[in-house]
Amino acid sequence: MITLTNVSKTYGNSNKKAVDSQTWEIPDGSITGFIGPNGAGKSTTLKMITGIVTPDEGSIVINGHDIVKEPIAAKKQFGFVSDSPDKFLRLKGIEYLRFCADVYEVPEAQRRERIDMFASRFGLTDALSSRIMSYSHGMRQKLMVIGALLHNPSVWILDEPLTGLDPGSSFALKEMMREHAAAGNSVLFSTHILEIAERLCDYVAIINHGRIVFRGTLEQLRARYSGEMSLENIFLEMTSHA
Ligand SMILES: Nc1ncnc2c1ncn2[C@@H]1O[C@H](COP(=O)(O)OP(=O)(O)OP(=O)(O)O)[C@@H](O)[C@H]1O
Repeated sequence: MITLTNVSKTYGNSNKKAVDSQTWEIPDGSITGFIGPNGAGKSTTLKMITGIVTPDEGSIVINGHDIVKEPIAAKKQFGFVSDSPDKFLRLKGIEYLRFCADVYEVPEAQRRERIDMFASRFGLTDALSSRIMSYSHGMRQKLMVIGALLHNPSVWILDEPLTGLDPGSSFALKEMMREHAAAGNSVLFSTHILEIAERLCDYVAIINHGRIVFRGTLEQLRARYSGEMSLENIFLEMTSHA
């Protein structure tokens, strides 16, 4: 469970808040989709939740641990996949995964079992002995997902995780997200693809100009609008106003 209370962030000398007084939560046992226009503040919010960027105001608590006051305890709670998978390019895939397992102190037997399971589900087993620089974007993305989930964190935080994945891998990751939430854990992911949010999420949070303009179920969202409006039209309506 993640709880944000009155969280704000302004970058440098900007006179505009990138994130503005956000108070909302990501509950256990569910998938929350985070959607909003370009520059709305999604990545900044995710970077604050994961301790990469420090909020100017407010607090973020992950499974009872404040990310600013107890960063190590809070960081042990989650796995984070950033929107850029182009990292550690000189390492072989298996070396990167062993590095992640070492950082998170995953015991030898468990790391082997999890690497084998994830690599098999993503069709990445044969590529693990090659250098990451030889991987396609989608292969790098899948490797980053495996590295983030190796320590079996209860909270998954994924910044546009499905971008660049082929249909089989996209299906596998969505299935894993559903399984993880069904086991009582929380999954938060950002996406620009409304159909994915519509099919996959228990809750959606819509952000515009740094503020959460809606957070609830799709049924609650639709109930606000009359007729048979598509999620796309609702989204456009909600984010076309400042
Ligand atoms: N490092 C930074 N320095 C200064 N301004 C930044 C920085 N990162 C983001 N911003 C600004 O903060 C605002 C929110 O950006 P952010 O990247 O959080 O949006 P986003 O919703 O993730 O966008 P996108 O959908 O395009 O990825 C934008 O106005 C952006 O220009």
